[in-house]
Amino acid sequence: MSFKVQPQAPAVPNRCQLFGPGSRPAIFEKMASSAADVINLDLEDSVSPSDKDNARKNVIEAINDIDWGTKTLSVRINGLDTPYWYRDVVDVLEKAGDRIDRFMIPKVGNAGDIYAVDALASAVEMAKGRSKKVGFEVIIETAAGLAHVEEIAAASPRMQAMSLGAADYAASMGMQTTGIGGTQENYYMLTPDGQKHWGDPWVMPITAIVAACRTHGLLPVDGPFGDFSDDQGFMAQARRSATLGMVGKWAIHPKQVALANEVFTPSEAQITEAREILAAMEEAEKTGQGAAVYKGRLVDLASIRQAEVIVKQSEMIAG
Ligand SMILES: C[C@@H](C(=O)SCCNC(=O)CCNC(=O)[C@H](O)C(C)(C)COP(=O)(O)OP(=O)(O)OC[C@H]1O[C@@H](n2cnc3c(N)ncnc32)[C@H](O)[C@@H]1OP(=O)(O)O)[C@H](O)C(=O)O
Ligand SMILES: [Mg+2]
Repeated sequence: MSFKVQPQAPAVPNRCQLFGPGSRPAIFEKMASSAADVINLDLEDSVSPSDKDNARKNVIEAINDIDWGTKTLSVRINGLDTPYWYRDVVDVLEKAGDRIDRFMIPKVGNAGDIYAVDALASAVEMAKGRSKKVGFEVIIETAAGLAHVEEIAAASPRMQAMSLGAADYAASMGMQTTGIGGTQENYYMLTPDGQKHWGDPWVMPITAIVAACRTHGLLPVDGPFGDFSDDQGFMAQARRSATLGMVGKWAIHPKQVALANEVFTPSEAQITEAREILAAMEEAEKTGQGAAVYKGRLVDLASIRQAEVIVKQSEMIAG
């Protein structure tokens, strides 16, 4: 174990991030009354180039006028390879009130990208006398983003969360698919008796994101699952992400919110088991033992840390 203590991620619920295009203000109130922990008002890829200015105005109005309750409110700005992003940062920070919590920066490739947005945001905040500094969340969705994932996670104290963007990631990596996340029909091995055994092509970027986030105290989040008529597919993808350490998942349609909340909220059974393990270990420690048997299996000091993850998650979600 390194002597450097692993930092804690921000203690805010982040089980589901609900997206909506900035060009579709009719759904903003519905987003605000949803059960999502995080709202992402989008200025990027769900908004056509001819609608960018209008969408920006809608989003600023929505930040100022809508009651977002206790939700984390985030605006996805345009990528740094476009002519739109600086105007997104400047206009939102000049014209929107303090209710905004985060900018989501898409297609980040290296720490320099974060530095650029940080410098611009800092200048506008200073000029406008804004005391609340906007946080950053980023999307890892390019080959460069994955290659530099750790320096990106460490790039600024504003950094709070990091998501996998499966569609742009697949495009950037040259993957042979048009699906957004989930099972890919050509990614399989054959079992000895000739049956198809599907693998998970997302496990590597998810694990890299989780490791970078856990090292630097950020929230790792799974991105979109495009086929919103496939609840089982969404749940399977979300469960794999949760098992690998992610804390939440995007919803690109309101029906996905409840599914994400279900997967990323520890169940009563999981919480009970975690508390029982902690109790078993407390008893073992009283007799000077570092290991014990719980339901016929080994539990030891590492089991305490595993159980604490579940208990802390449930306590944080319960508020
Ligand atoms: C892939 C990359 C990404 O960028 S993903 C993120 C960007 N995409 C989006 O933001 C899309 C968000 N979703 C939508 O725009 C819509 O949900 C839709 C187009 C997918 C479907 O909309 P539609 O109205 O046709 O859907 P209905 O089933 O009819 O709606 C039912 C009901 O819900 C309301 N509604 C719809 N969408 C939302 C929403 N996002 N939030 C809240 N409410 C919503 C709708 O108005 C209907 O309401 P009702 O009429 O019943 O009152 C990524 O970067 C990568 O690279 O991977
Ligand atoms: Mg994308």
